[in-house]
Amino acid sequence: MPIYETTDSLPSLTYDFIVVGAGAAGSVLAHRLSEDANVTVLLLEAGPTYKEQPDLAIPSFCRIASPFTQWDWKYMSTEQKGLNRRVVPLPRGRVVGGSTAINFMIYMQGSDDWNRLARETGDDGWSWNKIRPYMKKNEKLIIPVDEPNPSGEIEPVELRRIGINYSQPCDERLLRASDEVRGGFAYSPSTSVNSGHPHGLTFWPTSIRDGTRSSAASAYLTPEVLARPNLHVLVNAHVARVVPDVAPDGRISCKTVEYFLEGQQNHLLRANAQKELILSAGAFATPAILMRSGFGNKEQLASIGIQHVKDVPELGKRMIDHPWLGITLTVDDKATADDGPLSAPVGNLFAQVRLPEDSFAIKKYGDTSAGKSTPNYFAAFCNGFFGPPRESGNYLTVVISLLTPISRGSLTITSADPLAAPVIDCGYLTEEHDAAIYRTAIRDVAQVLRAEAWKGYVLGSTLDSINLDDDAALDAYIRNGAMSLYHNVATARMDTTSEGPGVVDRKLRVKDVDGLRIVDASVLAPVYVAAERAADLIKSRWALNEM
Ligand SMILES: Cc1cc2nc3c(=O)[nH]c(=O)nc-3n(C[C@H](O)[C@H](O)[C@H](O)COP(=O)(O)OP(=O)(O)OC[C@H]3O[C@@H](n4cnc5c(N)ncnc54)[C@H](O)[C@@H]3O)c2cc1C
Repeated sequence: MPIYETTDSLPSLTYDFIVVGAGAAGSVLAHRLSEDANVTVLLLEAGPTYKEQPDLAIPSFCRIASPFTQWDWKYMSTEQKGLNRRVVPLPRGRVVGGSTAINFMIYMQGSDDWNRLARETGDDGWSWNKIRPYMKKNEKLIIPVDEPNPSGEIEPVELRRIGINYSQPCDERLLRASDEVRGGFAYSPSTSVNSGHPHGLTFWPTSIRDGTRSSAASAYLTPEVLARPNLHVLVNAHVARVVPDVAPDGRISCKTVEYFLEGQQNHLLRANAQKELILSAGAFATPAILMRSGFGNKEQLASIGIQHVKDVPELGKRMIDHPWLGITLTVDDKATADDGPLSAPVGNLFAQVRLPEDSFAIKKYGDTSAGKSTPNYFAAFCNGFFGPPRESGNYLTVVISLLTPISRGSLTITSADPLAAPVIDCGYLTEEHDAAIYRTAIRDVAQVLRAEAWKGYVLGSTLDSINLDDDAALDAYIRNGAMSLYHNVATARMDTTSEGPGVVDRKLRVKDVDGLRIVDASVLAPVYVAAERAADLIKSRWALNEM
């Protein structure tokens, strides 16, 4: 039986490894660790089995797969000071596959500024060159039917069919506009998003396979993998906490997990790991599970009746997210209504822009990015209305996302109840620096939209009534419109030194706790790649065999 739904049917409650959460990270770990037929792995997932439901499997339905659906944990932010006190939805996947089952399928691996992580941790294993093989392990590039030509010697008008399976009506116009405007929006056919230097206008690779979503579930937990006798997956199993074992000499070990099945909160069950317990419940649930287990601030935990085990000052602190902001354009093109090919992604072309050294934001705040290869923002041109489908109207949405925000958020719990949502303050735009980059980005996009290529096509824009020279007017637009792009990370950050206040060390082990590791977005992203490396770290620690 590949997937178990009741504990009674589960053959064992003791495993070599227990992984909590079957999302991007947990699926990779379950797959890789169970490659060694001599070790046993239990994967616990609070949500149900991933089936090829249309809402999840059909790529163009990704905009309605969340928020507030049966697949979503339905988290909300607190009132955001930097967003004029608005609260924003923070969807997370609650199903095998986790958030990869509901996400927008854009496949980006960052830049060669991974090297900064290697420098700061002193662990060359996190460098771009050492991480590349894990990227290759994770991806299988399927060249589109119209196959990209890397020579760059093609007339721009012919490019509409280059590198994508389905062109969108805005693609050709954007390519022509980019030719006129240049700068950060210049198109280079040979630029790959995952080349290490992701700058300029290029095509988005997407995790879509044979016209359907490729999720962590469909890619890593295939029927062949689920058939391995040493891998057991228990669904509808909500992990309440890990059970710390504190020795008389104060040493802490965590190898037992406490969970309950859906609807049976009063019937707590336990499973034990002989080697390691790995938390992969995501950037919101992992720190919440740790806090409910006694890790965190003593007074705060005592106030909600949780016995304190260990101070972890950075747990839930300094959370990062990429906000997004839409510029919605009404266009003279019926093809932009939400009736395109079902297997098309939300967009094809996007520009990743690094601000010039003499830009206002860089001059005033300095370079706050991870390094010279990191873009400060992206602008994606997506046909249709970006958000829930509208009844009528023809739209083009330019989605602008900040990639180097310096605003930080935090997460805590205010109840010991494992079903109570954590309190999540994303801290969007609490630093003026972020608003300054947004203002530049909006002005850049407005400049691109002035190109001849859009004449007669764009009929109106949400920017029409705004004086683009007026910082205050732009700020109001930004703060009234920005949302989460759902990339929350770093709620259990990695330490660069062994004495630092971080939660995990550079091998992702919870500091000063035996047997417990965190592998998910609470430490770092891109998650698939980090999890592939983590699997190797664990395999090497326990001398596991390759398949
Ligand atoms: C709507 C949306 C759109 C996105 N779009 C993109 C995109 O286009 N490109 C991109 O790169 N990234 C995107 N992301 C982000 C990306 O999907 C996440 O960064 C990634 O999935 C995080 O992986 P993870 O393993 O940390 O957590 P998840 O993938 O969220 O997995 C966590 C798993 O743990 C389970 N879990 C949680 N709590 C418990 C518990 N107590 N007990 C047992 N199980 C538990 C959850 O149900 C879930 O299955 C998007 C995210 C969302 C929500």
